[in-house]
Amino acid sequence: MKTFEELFDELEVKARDRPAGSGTVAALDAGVHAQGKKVLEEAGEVWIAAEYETDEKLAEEISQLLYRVQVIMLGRGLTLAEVYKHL
Ligand SMILES: N=c1c2ncn([C@@H]3O[C@H](COP(=O)(O)OP(=O)(O)OP(=O)(O)O)[C@@H](O)[C@H]3O)c2ncn1[C@@H]1O[C@H](COP(=O)(O)O)[C@@H](O)[C@H]1O
Repeated sequence: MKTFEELFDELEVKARDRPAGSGTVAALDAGVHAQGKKVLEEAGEVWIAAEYETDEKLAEEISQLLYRVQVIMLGRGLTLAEVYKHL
């Protein structure tokens, strides 16, 4: 298990070091349009899971949405602090 902050730290390292086979590197290289589509796709899956699926499935979909939001942040170079100041 990892926290939101731990995942972000891990993805920052992936973005910097660009290891072969990283889905995150591929997602970053795909650009903001593709990244945005993934956010919308996962948000829709969260909505459907909340209406019709189990708590476990909903939690899984939310984790994927959090990941996709982090990819958008990394692509723009946003830090967690820049987001947290709005919370
Ligand atoms: N948390 C995630 C995570 N959540 C979702 N995903 C990606 O999103 C996919 C699921 O989304 P979809 O439902 O769109 O599935 P899909 O359409 O079949 O997948 P794709 O064709 O888009 O890859 C997964 O197969 C992963 O590719 C994630 N990929 C990576 N992580 C974490 O990110 C870290 C770095 O991963 P890599 O960059 O791949 O090393 C690791 O710790 C992973 O746990």
